[in-house]
Amino acid sequence: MSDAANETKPLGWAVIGTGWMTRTHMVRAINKASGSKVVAVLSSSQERAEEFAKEFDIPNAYSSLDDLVADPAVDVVFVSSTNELHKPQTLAAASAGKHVLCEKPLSTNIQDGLDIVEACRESGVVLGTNHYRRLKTTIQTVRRLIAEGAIGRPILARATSTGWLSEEQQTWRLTSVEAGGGVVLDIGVHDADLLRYLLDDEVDEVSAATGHSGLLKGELEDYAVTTLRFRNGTIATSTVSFCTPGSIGAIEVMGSEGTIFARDLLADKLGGEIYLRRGGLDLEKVDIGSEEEHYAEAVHQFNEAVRGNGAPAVTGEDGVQSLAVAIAALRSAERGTVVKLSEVLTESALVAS
Ligand SMILES: NC(=O)C1=CN([C@@H]2O[C@H](COP(=O)(O)OP(=O)(O)OC[C@H]3O[C@@H](n4cnc5c(N)ncnc54)[C@H](OP(=O)(O)O)[C@@H]3O)[C@@H](O)[C@H]2O)C=CC1
Ligand SMILES: O=C1CO[C@H](CO)[C@@H](O)[C@@H]1O
Repeated sequence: MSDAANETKPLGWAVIGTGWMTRTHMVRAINKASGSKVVAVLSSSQERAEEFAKEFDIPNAYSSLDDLVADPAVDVVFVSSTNELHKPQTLAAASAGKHVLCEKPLSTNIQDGLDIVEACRESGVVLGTNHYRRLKTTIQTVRRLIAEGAIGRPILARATSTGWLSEEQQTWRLTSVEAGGGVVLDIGVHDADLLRYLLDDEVDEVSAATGHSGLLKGELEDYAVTTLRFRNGTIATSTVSFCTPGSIGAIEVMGSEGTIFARDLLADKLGGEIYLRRGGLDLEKVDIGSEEEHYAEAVHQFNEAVRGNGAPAVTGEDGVQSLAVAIAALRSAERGTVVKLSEVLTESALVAS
């Protein structure tokens, strides 16, 4: 493990990828969070790495993964490449003793996800998955209300994560199975993680239907509905799309004593509204208070975990579990049957043994 874990100097972070996520959110979040600074960037092109480094004032620019992970200034690697690269890049970082915050989906299949978790455990480095929604103040408010019993026992839940994929993002997400494209692995995996977090429960079985609208530039599924049966009996749905502009992202959890409805809080920006209705009472608007910036908060909690204080907000194991739900959904849609999560997880364990 890098020495910086026990020191008070800022942790040096490297970012892998010069695309939308690093550019729009994460370089700023890493520099904003207490105790960290971006010190290196990796691109598949040295020229692009250098341009990015210049634009964001990053000291070291690389196009060789080996050189990046050998850089002594790097304590943590943020893996934000296309999804099929998450595993080789995480394994290289872990074997060099660097901690890893990896983008979602953790990988494109369960075995790779399990290999990532195992490699980080063996190397003694911290691993996190960047499912940012858990860090949103609004989502934490909904979870707290459920945990406090505001709606009694959750019976039904729904997450609606729909919208229009921007022109610049209409690339591998719509065309590449190898890169983990398709709306289920891209967005359905966020809903899986969100519902697991809100309900504090694990998924038992999944059924799903997927569709291809023909409205966007690609062949992969761009809308889907998944039904998730949780172990304690709650039945939830996840409705996702890339192809429905103007959609209203929402969460609804209906319990034995009331309902929580929340809207416009699932996007990567701040904001949203939460309502609560108990029994026959009026709809009550819940005060959210001041919101934390979720990406910086994810980095802050990861820094704390590296320094030995707690675990990252979303662990590697969470990444595998949420990925398993998305993979079960794709399998269900393909076969037209209900898929048990244990089937998806056990097959991988059998392959590994
Ligand atoms: N948690 C969240 O809120 C979000 C998560 N994501 C996730 O982030 C990841 C990246 O998505 P996004 O930024 O939108 O995608 P982009 O298509 O914008 O970027 C993909 C990146 O992969 C990089 N890349 C490809 N090959 C290599 C390589 N050999 N070595 C290093 N980098 C490489 C590219 O960098 P270059 O061309 O410079 O090599 C490019 O920057 C995905 O896993 C996605 O699911 C995305 C958006 C939001
Ligand atoms: O949360 C997110 C915002 O949208 C992106 C494009 O669909 C996703 O990849 C990402 O995970």
